[in-house]
Amino acid sequence: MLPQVQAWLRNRMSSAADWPVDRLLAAKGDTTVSVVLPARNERATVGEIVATIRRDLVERAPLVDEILVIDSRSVDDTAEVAAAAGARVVAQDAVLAELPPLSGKGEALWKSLHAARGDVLVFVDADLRNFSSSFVSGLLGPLLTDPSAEYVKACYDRPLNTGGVSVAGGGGRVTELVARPLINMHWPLLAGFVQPLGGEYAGRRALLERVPFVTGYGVELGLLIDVLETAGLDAMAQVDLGTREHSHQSSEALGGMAGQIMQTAWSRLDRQGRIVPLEPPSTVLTQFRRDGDGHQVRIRDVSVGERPPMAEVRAYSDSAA
Ligand SMILES: O=c1ccn([C@@H]2O[C@H](COP(=O)(O)OP(=O)(O)O[C@H]3O[C@H](CO)[C@@H](O)[C@H](O)[C@H]3O)[C@@H](O)[C@H]2O)c(=O)[nH]1
Ligand SMILES: O=C(O)[C@H](O)COP(=O)(O)O
Repeated sequence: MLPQVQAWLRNRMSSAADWPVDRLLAAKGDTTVSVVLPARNERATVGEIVATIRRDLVERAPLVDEILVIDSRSVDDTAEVAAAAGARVVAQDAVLAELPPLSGKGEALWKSLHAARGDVLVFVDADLRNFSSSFVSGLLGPLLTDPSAEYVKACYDRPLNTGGVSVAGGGGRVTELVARPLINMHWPLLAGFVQPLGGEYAGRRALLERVPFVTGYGVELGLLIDVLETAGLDAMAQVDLGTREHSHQSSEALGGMAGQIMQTAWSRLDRQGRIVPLEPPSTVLTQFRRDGDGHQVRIRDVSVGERPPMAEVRAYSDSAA
């Protein structure tokens, strides 16, 4: 590990318990906070997460100004459940509807930048099974108390819960098999992030509007690399939130996620002038699924799109008006 990363871990690592809500309320001042939950078919969990934030961080202590659920083309009643629990719900495709729609989680988050009102945005996945409001207050700690902190990423232990069995440390399979090796190979300054793909992080709008957002599951890796490039490692912090449990995807679906992570890494290496390819990598991922006739080929498109910094869109809309 690079000495700069060791120093960063000493200076920029904290725990949720270091950030009691009273201290944050005293530091908040005029800063407005939006909590954003991207949600696609999360009716089972989104209501409780929204209700917990509302109870602990809106009603008991006015730390959060807005709870925004971006409904990412759910086919269940995620939107209704979230609204009943007290969230403002916005459909992903209704935001900047004049643009051709792109898809996936990164698109939902990019659209949330336009829909949310806060100076600080806290992103929380809507499929968490052991959510606590300290996830939000922990992430807000560095941002509300230290003007030099611009982007805060959570870390946690990640059990793998399948078939009623919980394996400690077994979760985060794409992280361990794909993202961490890639990060260590190409961006060793980011090697101190324990959970680079985790869905819980927070940032200042002023920074988030200056970086592109990769669509799909490339968004977390893209943001880490681009925030590092734009703001530097010392503007980034990490907060330990304890343990995170979520609903796991199949290995096959995670193969698609891994493909998007690699596409994102490739696009950043290309932009940084670090590869001179004869041609871009294929965006087709071939996988196999066994049925009664043997292994059947399943083709997955792992291409990722990219949205420009929101500030550029605002400048364009303002000049068109
Ligand atoms: O098209 C989509 C897909 C997902 N989601 C939501 O995004 C969150 C995370 O998605 P999920 O499919 O549960 O991802 P994970 O398998 O948990 O993937 C991990 O790794 C991804 C890649 O870095 C991150 O985007 C995730 O936040 C992180 O939890 C959930 O609230 C989803 O409902 C959307 O809003 N739109
Ligand atoms: O972050 C990851 O690596 C993916 O979300 C997969 O996580 P899981 O192995 O806990 O399902």
